[in-house]
Amino acid sequence: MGIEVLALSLPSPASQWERLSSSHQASTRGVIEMGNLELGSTTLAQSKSLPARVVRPPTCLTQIFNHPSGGEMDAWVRPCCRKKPLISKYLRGYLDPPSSSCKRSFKRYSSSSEALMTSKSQAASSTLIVGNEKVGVLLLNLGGPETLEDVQPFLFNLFSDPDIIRLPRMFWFFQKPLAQFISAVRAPKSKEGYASIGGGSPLRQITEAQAEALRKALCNKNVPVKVYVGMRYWHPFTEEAIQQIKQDRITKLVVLPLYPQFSISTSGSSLRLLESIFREDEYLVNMQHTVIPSWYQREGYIKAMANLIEKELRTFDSPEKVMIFFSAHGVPLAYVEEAGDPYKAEMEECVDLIMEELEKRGITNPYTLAYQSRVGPVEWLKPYTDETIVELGQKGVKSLLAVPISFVSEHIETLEEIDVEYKELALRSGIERWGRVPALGCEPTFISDLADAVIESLPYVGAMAVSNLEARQQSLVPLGSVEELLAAYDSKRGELPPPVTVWEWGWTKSAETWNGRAAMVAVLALLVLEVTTGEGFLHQWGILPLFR
Ligand SMILES: C=CC1=C(C)c2cc3[nH]c(cc4nc(cc5[nH]c(cc1n2)c(C)c5CCC(=O)O)C(CCC(=O)O)=C4C)c(C)c3C=C
Ligand SMILES: [Fe+2]
Repeated sequence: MGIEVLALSLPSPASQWERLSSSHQASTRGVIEMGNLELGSTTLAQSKSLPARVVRPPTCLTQIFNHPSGGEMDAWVRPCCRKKPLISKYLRGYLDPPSSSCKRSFKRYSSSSEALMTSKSQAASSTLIVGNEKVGVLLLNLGGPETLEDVQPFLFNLFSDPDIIRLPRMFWFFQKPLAQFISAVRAPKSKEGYASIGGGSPLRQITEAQAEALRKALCNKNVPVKVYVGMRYWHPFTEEAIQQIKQDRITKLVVLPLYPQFSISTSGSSLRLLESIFREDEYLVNMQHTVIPSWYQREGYIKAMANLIEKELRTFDSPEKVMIFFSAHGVPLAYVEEAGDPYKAEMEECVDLIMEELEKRGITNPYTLAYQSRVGPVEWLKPYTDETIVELGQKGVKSLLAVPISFVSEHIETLEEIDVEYKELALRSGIERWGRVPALGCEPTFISDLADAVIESLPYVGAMAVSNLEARQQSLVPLGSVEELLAAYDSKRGELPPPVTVWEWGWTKSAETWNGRAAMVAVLALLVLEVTTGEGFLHQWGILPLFR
């Protein structure tokens, strides 16, 4: 019942999320910057000369770092680089070539007062970033409860997020009590799920392994960085990662949400949090950074997904007859229709790109995309995974290969929902052969591609000062700060039409919305009554003490 509040008002900001999503230049092929805007005319010129759809990687990126305190260096960069670092000819005469390991290259120049970063493409446009730089990569992810005791507080954090439950302004004060209520009601069911996958989420372990693999891949590409993990709803929290970033005196940061497709509810929420942390901290305000908002269209990622699908198809007796079933995490429909969330468009394009890649390999199986994991009674993106599985069974599909598409790590929604619930449903619905593609995890092609994405974004770090809005829109990358984007997002909220403008009788969307609102008011009233009188269902069920 508590979850009905999800039916309440959702964000209605279109413009900046549309700007992030509607064109390829926006969210998918570029980077955005948060916080300070500075410098940048050279970068703009450079980006304008590039094709509209692809961020061309710097072909030869050389970094020579100076670490202010030599002692920290060992913890910072472990010796992993196999290849000899490439040194740009433009730097010869200024510095000696670095040594063959990341570690040694740091040490060698630790006496120098400057660090240099350049690339052929930058050099071609006479861009040379000079400074005493320490580069960090911040991986953002959702986080998950590590034990069953963590489940309810994890859910509380999740439902406290205004990008997950958007309350009307007048009810903002109620966000946390409501989150407490919903998390308490949902916790038993969630705990069952986590218990069935070993008593907790593997998300932290996998994300940390991905971070280490990425660090190594970057090191092998002669880009020594430190990689941090910042989770939105559980440890290691984004705030903890930021603390570490400050302690390490990182000067340039690449922010990489581990969601291939952008959604307000995932990457958007994490960026909003990051923006608020940045805004309040003098060190962070001055730290140059870049965000890679989504990367579902990257060749390496698409190829890695196609590899996994191709491999799994081969396990079927008649691979060509298998229905490829892409299952993405859903979001409430209103996110897309009213708030301008690019998630659905990016998801559809991503599926098309993977199928195109498979087609190139002679694989032309039938395929479909559906959305899973809906929460609460509001309408989510359709078609729903469960309903689609039943329909496919009814239509006579006998072999089905499930492909989790919005996740890059195994977690409760792949291990429990897909592997157990949907598999059972499929078998009950007449599907005889079931297969599932694993999540990418630390798959080398994928990690290498993420490393390339980071390298490609480096020339944009702190070098995107373009105040002219028109110039920004024409640019290859969605230039601008998240601060600005979020401000636009909030300012638009009041102007957009409310979700329901006309009262309609009958079992309509309008009625559902108003029912949801009425239920919310009723829940509010009951809660206020319970809190003030100390009597009621929640006390009887032992839920209310959790509020304190
Ligand atoms: C692209 C990925 C995700 C989107 C979009 C997303 C939106 C979204 N999620 C909820 C509610 C819940 N999500 C939960 C777990 C969860 N969600 C994602 C990813 C996306 N969520 C992941 C990776 C996980 C699993 C983390 C783990 O522990 O392994 C949960 C908790 C689990 C459960 O109780 O089912 C909830 C609740 C909403 C409401 C939403 C969009 C508004
Ligand atoms: Fe979720």
